Amino acid sequence: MSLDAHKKSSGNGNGVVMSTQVAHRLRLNPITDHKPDSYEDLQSDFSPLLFSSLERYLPPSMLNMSREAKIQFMRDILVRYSPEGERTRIQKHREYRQKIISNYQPLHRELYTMNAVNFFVPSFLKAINENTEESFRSILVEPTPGVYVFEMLQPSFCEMLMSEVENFERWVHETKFRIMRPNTMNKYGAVLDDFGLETVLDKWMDEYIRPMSKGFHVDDSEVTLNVCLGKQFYGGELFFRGVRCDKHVNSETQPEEILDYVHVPGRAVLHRGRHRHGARATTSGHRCNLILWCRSSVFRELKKYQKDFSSWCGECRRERRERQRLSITATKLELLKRNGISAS
Ligand SMILES: O=C(O)CCC(=O)C(=O)O
Ligand SMILES: [Fe+2]
Repeated sequence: MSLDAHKKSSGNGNGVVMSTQVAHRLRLNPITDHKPDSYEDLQSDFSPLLFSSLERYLPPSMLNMSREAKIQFMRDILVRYSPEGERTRIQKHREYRQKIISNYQPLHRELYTMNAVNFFVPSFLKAINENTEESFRSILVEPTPGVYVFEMLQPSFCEMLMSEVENFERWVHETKFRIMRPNTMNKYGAVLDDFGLETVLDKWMDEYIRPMSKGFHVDDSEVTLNVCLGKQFYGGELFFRGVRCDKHVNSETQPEEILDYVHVPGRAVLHRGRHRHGARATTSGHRCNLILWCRSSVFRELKKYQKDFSSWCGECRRERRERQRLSITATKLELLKRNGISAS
């Protein structure tokens, strides 16, 4: 795909519209060894990272222009391609977070910066430091293909995080602040990123979850980490029913795809977003889980161009095997028939 940018001059006094089209085309492929300018200090409705990524696609004639000229050019493109509604939403969300962060007093400041030794259990840290598939295998179980369960959090960390969340909820209630819940089905969840934990949770993702996902080749999809924090409860099991692509999302479950997982505080479950799953009702007590969605925009983009999902969709794989079985049977029959004919 290529993006075009056109600059048009505005109409002149005679009512004649002069159109000077500067049709600079972006490159199809980025110049990977080009070192883009830093846009960190840029006050804009687009992320500075977006500018530095886009710079690699600029036409060669533009690369040596001033930073200001490049910003102007890239902003024109971004404005053209990102819908107004989306930009307003992003701006509103930024203001919402700012309002929380400048008014909410954290209870445990130590949660807001990474302190791996206090957060994670030693076995998990050891596996992360070794960073091999073997070291990850040694700390986890895979109760059904693609679902990984391992001990992750220190009990003291779980306690601290739960009391911080209770503190948010108290603040929300006292100040009558209207907060956004994680999704429309979730009345009791709090979005930790909105309360200032984004930086530390991004670290969790980059330094702890991604290496594991890579080890098990689930990094090309959307991965969920679900860790139970406590407290005491019955019910609330996490159930799994096989990985599916969009087309097969309602197809039958095979017996080996059924898993009902019972949460244990401190223990983590890592699974693909495409793994059909759900949570049963908590029948008594109080259950608190930390859920981290690691989304991959590359995976989402690639999915648009793929037709065959048999590398990960259980039903596509079953259909492919069935086709192979039928074709082998047909070939055998054909051979038998030929032999029969020549023998007669
Ligand atoms: O624990 C829950 O309530 C939701 C779990 C879930 O949807 C997940 O792990 O992806
Ligand atoms: Fe989920």
